[in-house]
Amino acid sequence: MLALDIKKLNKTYPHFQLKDVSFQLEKGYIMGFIGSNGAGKTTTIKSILNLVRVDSGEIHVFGKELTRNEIELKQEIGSAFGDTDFYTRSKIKTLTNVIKTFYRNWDDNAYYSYLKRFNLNENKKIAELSTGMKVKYRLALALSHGAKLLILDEPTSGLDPVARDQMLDIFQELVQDGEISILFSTHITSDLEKCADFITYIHNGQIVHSSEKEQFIDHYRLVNGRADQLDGVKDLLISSKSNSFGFTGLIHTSDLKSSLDLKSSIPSLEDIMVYVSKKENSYV
Ligand SMILES: Nc1ncnc2c1ncn2[C@@H]1O[C@H](COP(=O)(O)OP(=O)(O)OP(=O)(O)O)[C@@H](O)[C@H]1O
Repeated sequence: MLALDIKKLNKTYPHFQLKDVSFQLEKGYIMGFIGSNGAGKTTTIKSILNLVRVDSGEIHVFGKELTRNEIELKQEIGSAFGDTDFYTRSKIKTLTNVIKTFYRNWDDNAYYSYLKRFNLNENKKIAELSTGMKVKYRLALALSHGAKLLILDEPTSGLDPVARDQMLDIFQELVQDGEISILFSTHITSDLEKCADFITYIHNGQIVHSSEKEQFIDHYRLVNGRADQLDGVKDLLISSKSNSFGFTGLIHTSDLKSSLDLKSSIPSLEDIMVYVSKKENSYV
């Protein structure tokens, strides 16, 4: 079953366009949503939460169209934005007492067990929480209202490596029984190497590629060649960089032929992002 099915989302801002954004997240998996600054991650995520009104396109959550079933589906969706703050002078306790009234499946037992597990003291004020604690509080809220789809915008940005690692462990634990699905955006490719099952890569408002992680990486090869070989292969490369040994470039695996006589290797996610970002009009 699909937790999330996004079809041909379009949104135009004065200097930016989301173009035919489509991807799917299967229930019970973690999808990393990557792209450089300004690529359109937050706009896509806000569209999924209906916080941005799209010009066209369709979003289905657990098989139901979002705008027609928004009230019902919002019970099943938990979200967290890395940079948004709640009413910072309120205590966790006070805020939770307001928030829980919006959710018919609110589970106090679950809530207190998550507070305990995340080491959150409900008498602390929001202003007193660290970045990581705020993300954990958001997660505790989402999980206590029975959210089955977590949509998290850069939940690990601003966390130190230890807190980040802990957060990624939590994500993996949450999806273990196959009921919860997570879409999270990040620029930190090592987060994805650690815990994403699927990767969706957006660049300039367009999806470059979306697939299972190993397949995603296997779609590309990093190649090295001599400077005099570059002209002959340039058209096949997504982009390249020259260096003192010749050049290094990224190529679609399907374009790599032995006749090209280039050394090839498996790229890292970071290599893929760097070389695809160098090309202006990237294609799937
Ligand atoms: N309300 C808005 N009005 C006009 N332009 C907007 C609006 N919101 C976002 N944009 C533009 O849309 C583009 C994509 O922004 P978005 O926040 O989706 O990118 P992002 O991939 O999340 O970037 P980052 O990694 O820096 O957070 C940017 O050029 C941004 O300036």
